[in-house]
Amino acid sequence: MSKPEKKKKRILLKIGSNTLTKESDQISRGKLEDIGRQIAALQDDYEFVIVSSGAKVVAKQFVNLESTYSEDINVKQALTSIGQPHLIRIFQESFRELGLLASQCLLSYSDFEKDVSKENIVNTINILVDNGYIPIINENDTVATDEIQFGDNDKLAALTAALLKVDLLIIATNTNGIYTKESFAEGSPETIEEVDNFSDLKKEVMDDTKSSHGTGGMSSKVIALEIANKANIETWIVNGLEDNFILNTINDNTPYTKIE
Ligand SMILES: Nc1ncnc2c1ncn2[C@@H]1O[C@H](COP(=O)(O)OP(=O)(O)O)[C@@H](O)[C@H]1O
Ligand SMILES: N[C@@H](CCC(=O)OP(=O)(O)O)C(=O)O
Repeated sequence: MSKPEKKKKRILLKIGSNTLTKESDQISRGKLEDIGRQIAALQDDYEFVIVSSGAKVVAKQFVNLESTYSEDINVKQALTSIGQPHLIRIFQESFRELGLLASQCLLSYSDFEKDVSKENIVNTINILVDNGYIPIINENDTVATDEIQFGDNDKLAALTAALLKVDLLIIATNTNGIYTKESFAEGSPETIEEVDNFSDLKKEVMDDTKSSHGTGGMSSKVIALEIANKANIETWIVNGLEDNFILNTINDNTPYTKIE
């Protein structure tokens, strides 16, 4: 009799533009390879769904639409339309080298309010994952402006994690998780490793501080944490700039913020 197949743990990994570019103006193929290598190394025990930003940053490698109207939301939408196919192409090229398959899913917040859409999202993603594809999700910026206007893909990642009932949500950013406000301000950041009270956590976030490509800052991550926590999903905020950040976090070799 053949052994029953072990059920894999499902991880939703959110990658922001800063992680993807390693804080430069160009998408980093090295970072995509780093992520792909880790997914390949973990694939016997874990399956992955990715929420990736970066469409706007990638577009800027190819065009300069925004010179006159850089703050215009419609220009940002046009840029993401130009960049998104390049983003997915670069994912597919980098992952293919490692024997991984990637597909694209574009979602918007309103999709999470309709039962039929929710069911379709879950069914499509399950079929993709069951057939060895890694769905790469981004916001459908042509129809929705929430993300590019107000924050980053953190909330989209949390809503998707809750809908898919994933085992773990990993938000990759450019810090070792959330730091205490005082230590961050003093330039000797100390990570808050375990969180049990969201009101206390909000007090640690510096609203006016964000990274070069970042839009939502740490506040949008705290909102995402709350959404995931209500859905009983464990969430980690980790430093995606580090090589091997997923493996290092799983093996507890690096500081990060964990909310169980
Ligand atoms: N308490 C805090 N701990 C860590 N980072 C913080 C904190 N408060 C504000 N930040 C800022 O939040 C940034 C991360 O958010 P963001 O720039 O939107 O990144 P991403 O593109 O990864 O979503 C950090 O680089 C930092 O400047
Ligand atoms: N969806 C858009 C914008 C999302 C965004 O700014 O997110 P992030 O890079 O996580 O701060 C994009 O892919 O460029």
